[in-house]
Amino acid sequence: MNVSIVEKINPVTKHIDEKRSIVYDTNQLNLWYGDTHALKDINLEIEENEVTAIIGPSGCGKSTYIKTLNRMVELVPSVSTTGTIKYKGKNILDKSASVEALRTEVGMVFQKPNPFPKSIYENIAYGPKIHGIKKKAVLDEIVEKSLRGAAIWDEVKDRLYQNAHGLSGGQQQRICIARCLAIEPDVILMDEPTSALDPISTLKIEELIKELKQNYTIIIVTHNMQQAARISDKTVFMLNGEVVEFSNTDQLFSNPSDKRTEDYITGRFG
Ligand SMILES: Nc1ncnc2c1ncn2[C@@H]1O[C@H](COP(=O)(O)OP(=O)(O)OP(=O)(O)O)[C@@H](O)[C@H]1O
Repeated sequence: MNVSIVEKINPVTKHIDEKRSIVYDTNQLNLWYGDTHALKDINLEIEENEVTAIIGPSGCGKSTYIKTLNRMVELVPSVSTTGTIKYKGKNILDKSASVEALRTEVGMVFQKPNPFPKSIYENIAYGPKIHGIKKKAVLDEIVEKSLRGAAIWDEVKDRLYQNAHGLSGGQQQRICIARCLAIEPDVILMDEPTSALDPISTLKIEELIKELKQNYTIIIVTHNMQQAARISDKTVFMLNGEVVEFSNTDQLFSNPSDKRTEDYITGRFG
């Protein structure tokens, strides 16, 4: 058994130095979809074991930015970029960088829960199996730890071999988070993970995010400013493809330094 997953999913808090390390360092990032200039001169440092929320009005580039962090954005054929995004010191936009290696460290959870049409067990065991883990006992352990880590074990432990599509939307989203944990990522990207969920499921995911940040770096796009204020340490406010403000969440919401941030958070536009 690879012990790291046990360490990560059990709440054994890492010893964090006063100065956290930078996980993602984005420098002068520009991105175009054909002629559409979607990201403009983005400079951001994302620190480990923090929740960083990205907010801003529709079309400002939030999803585009988060999808550059695991290079999913490249699935759009017309995309071109300039600048760099260093993940743990290496530029992931460099053509020689391995997408596969990146995605073993960076998991993603999407807006709409998207479990595979397979059993709950198979959903979680799928990633580890692809990475060569075959022993049933090891897979069993990973499945349990991952489901516990995603705060859904008690709800599904007696129905592990039933189809995941039979679960509620909120449960399916936690299965997707468990599936992410099973590949032992360091970073979890979340693109509006609660926007399709009811308030109680939303609260459960928010509580989970607060727990997970002890062991993972989390970057979350959200339309919900209250959510950003509740769960994040840092907040990025984007507008028209630019980062207008990036600061501690408390500060951004209580004392924004840019008039445009103030206008947005007080509901004057967006
Ligand atoms: N696949 C694509 N092809 C062309 N243009 C795109 C594509 N995806 C996004 N865009 C454009 O890039 C800009 C940023 O879009 P993006 O989806 O990143 O914004 P967003 O802030 O996530 O919006 P929303 O909150 O509505 O999801 C928009 O002008 C959008 O129209």
